[in-house]
Amino acid sequence: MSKVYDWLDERLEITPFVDDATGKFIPPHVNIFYCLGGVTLVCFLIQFATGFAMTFYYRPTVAEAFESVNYIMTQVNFGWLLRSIHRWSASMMVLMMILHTFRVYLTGGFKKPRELTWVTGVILAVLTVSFGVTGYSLPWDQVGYWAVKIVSGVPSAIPVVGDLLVQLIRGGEAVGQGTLTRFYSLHTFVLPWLIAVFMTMHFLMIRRQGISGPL
Ligand code: HEM
Ligand code: HEM
Repeated sequence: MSKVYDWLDERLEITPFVDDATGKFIPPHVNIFYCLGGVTLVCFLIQFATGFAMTFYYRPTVAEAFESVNYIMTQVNFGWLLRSIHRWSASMMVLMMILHTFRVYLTGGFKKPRELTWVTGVILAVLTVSFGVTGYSLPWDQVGYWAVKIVSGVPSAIPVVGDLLVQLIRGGEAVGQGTLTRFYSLHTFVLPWLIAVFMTMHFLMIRRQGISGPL
């Protein structure tokens, strides 16, 4: 092994971790469809990087949001590329996640003892869609504005607490600055933390149990 490796191993005993990471046996029934979960993760990482880059220029106010997105598209170096990748990869993440769910379902990957992996998966699906819904409204353009108006009104159909829920989501009676602030905070702070927690749980369980067997 290289000198750097030996140097680190003497001090931090990294060999057990390296063996665990590199010595995993991949059974023959694992085919390309078993990559779809990983591809979903890659899409998320792309979202994380491009989204973070855009936070430098995007302004979450009803007066400036649209203009700031316009600025990203026309003035910022490669801003058009960042935003376009963010949009494409958002759709890809949802698509890959759906295909991943099909793979898991069709190969019976959800059966005992993997029920909890499936449950964390369902939570990941809800979080991913929430990313999409909150992100869609951020440019505060016509489609974004009307989308948030419709989506945030849906819980009013719930008896008793419906109207309260709508107010909570909108940050007031009507859709306005309060709503945009909430959606921005959800999109760039709350949801990234939540998804990181549930992805970690998803991956730790998969690592512990190994991939499900052949059909
Ligand atoms: C952000 C979304 C998600 C990510 C990043 C993700 C990631 C992964 C990865 C990397 C694996 C390893 C095997 C593979 O790639 O096929 C996996 C397995 C698994 N996922 Fe997901 N997943 C996500 C969403 C979901 C959803 C929506 C479900 C189901 C509702 C789900 C249920 C499972 C189950 C049960 C396994 C274990 C399958 C087996 O051992 O065969 N995941 N996931
Ligand atoms: C995790 C870190 C993320 C950060 C920091 C972030 C940040 C941002 C920012 C600043 C915007 C406004 C700029 C714009 O409208 O183009 C935006 C828009 C958007 N985001 Fe994200 N984002 C993240 C993750 C995601 C994920 C995981 C998804 C989808 C699954 C997503 C979907 C969207 C969508 C659909 C838009 C609207 C794109 C548009 O039409 O302009 N984002 N995001």
